Amino acid sequence: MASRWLDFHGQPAVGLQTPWGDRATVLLHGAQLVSWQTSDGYEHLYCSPQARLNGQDAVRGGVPVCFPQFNQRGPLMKHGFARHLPWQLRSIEPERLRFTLADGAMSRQQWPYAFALELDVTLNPNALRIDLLVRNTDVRPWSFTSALHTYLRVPDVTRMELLGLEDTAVWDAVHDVHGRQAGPVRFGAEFDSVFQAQAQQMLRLRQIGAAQQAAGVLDITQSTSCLQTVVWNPGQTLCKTLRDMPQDGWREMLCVEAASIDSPIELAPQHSWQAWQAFHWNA
Ligand SMILES: O=P(O)(O)OC[C@H]1O[C@@H](O)[C@H](O)[C@@H](O)[C@@H]1O
Repeated sequence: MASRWLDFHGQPAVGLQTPWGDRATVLLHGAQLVSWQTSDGYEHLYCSPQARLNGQDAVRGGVPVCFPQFNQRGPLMKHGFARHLPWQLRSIEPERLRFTLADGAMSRQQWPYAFALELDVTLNPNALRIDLLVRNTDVRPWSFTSALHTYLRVPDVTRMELLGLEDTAVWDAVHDVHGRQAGPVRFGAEFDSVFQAQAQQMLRLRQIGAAQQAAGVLDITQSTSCLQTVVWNPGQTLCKTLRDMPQDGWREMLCVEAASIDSPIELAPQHSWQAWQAFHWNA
């Protein structure tokens, strides 16, 4: 396994590569994983060609870390500040990069608590895992919501389906309707839904009509600490309003997010919370 410093469109990043040729690239900004390529050369993460890579703004693509607030569910900036801040590279292990973020002047302006985050990116042949550890280093309890907001790259989202969420309770945020998912999830118009995750649930992203065990299928799992899975695609109309995405960028991406957002997680001093999302590519 090799690692090295990289320049990712002007931003400092670290690259990891397995002896088999799988590669991952993580920006220091937000500890944001922006690229995961398997040894077949396939790039699995969508990163917008118009992403604002300036070391300050949120980067449209890869795996933003939403903390300490998901979306606009609270008084803080959308999806929290962790994706706006520079993290530190803490260690390089044979298959893993570890990044950390602690409270500082910028976070305290918005949220007056002490915290420590760790993000691990682990690369194996045809497999990737992202681990997030949230620790309360304050003397007071606090609460948060969080998500690993993964942007997957797809050849054409209208030809993809997401399996494994059948009969799961879901809130369709676009139409504000609660219900249960009937059949595989398919895409076309704006899609923004929060699914209640079930233990041992494995999601499978594949082309419509592909055989269940066919090559080119991505399996997605998440820790049971993530009680929800958010699935988002802006669709054509909303995408046109996103200045950091090309007009037709919505076709090439699908966000499948390991989240814990419906009720804030309460953390007592010195307590921690762990979450992960993992991917396996059936090459
Ligand atoms: O544009 P942002 O801030 O990165 O957010 C993108 C989307 O993130 C998703 O997680 C939300 O469900 C959407 O409602 C939101 O629009």
